[in-house]
Amino acid sequence: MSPLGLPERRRIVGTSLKCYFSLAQTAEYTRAIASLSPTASALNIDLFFIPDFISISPCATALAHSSVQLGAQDCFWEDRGAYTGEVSPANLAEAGVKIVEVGHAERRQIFRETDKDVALKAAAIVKNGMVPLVCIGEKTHASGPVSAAVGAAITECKPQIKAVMDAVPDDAEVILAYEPVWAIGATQPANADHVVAVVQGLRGLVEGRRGLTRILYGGSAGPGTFIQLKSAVDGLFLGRFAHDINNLERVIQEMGEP
Ligand SMILES: O=C(CO)COP(=O)(O)O
Repeated sequence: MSPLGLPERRRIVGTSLKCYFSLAQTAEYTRAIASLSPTASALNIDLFFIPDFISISPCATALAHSSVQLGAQDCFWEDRGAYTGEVSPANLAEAGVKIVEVGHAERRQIFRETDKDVALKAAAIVKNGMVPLVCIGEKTHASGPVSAAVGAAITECKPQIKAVMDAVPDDAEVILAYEPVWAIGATQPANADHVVAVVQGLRGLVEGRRGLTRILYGGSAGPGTFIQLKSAVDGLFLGRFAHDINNLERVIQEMGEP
């Protein structure tokens, strides 16, 4: 808790492997990420790791003696029932998952997930004692003056955030990952001025919540990104550029700097 009685916002960094790695590659990567956990802990940084569903149980075992928080890339909103092919949030919690990602741009785009779906999932995640990592972001980068693009991005993110915040208790911990859709899978992250201004605007939307609300940036992030964004964001959500574990180590070191 901060001196004002608000939950402390520790910096946080993590990566999702999406669907990129084989099981064997994931197992090797898990060992590497576990070896970074003492550094992250010493620097007071939360480190999370989100493998594919099939790897969750072996990863839970491999990470049991580390401080790495295990994540899942999605889940269903019901715990039990006739929902063929879905993944129960209760089972994720039972497997040792602490953070569940919802609403990633790829799920919204390819699998047609709506804000309502994302909100139902976030509520189920909280109910099962885990933290929702909610991905939000605008689809296109509006042309014209910087302030217009910032305003358009905040306007597009607002209902994405509201749907979730209306569905979870006010004191629930939530992580928001601001990931402009146009910056995912790109060669470089979104322009720092844009991200800083948007995240400042998003913070205004969650001001006054009792639950810890951290905001990360994601979208082609890597070494050098946090330094440019640190006045606004609580950390980074990495994709491809964390596949080289040395990059993740560099990011952790950069985040440990004051
Ligand atoms: O979508 C992302 C993280 O969720 C970011 O992926 P990339 O860093 O590969 O663009």
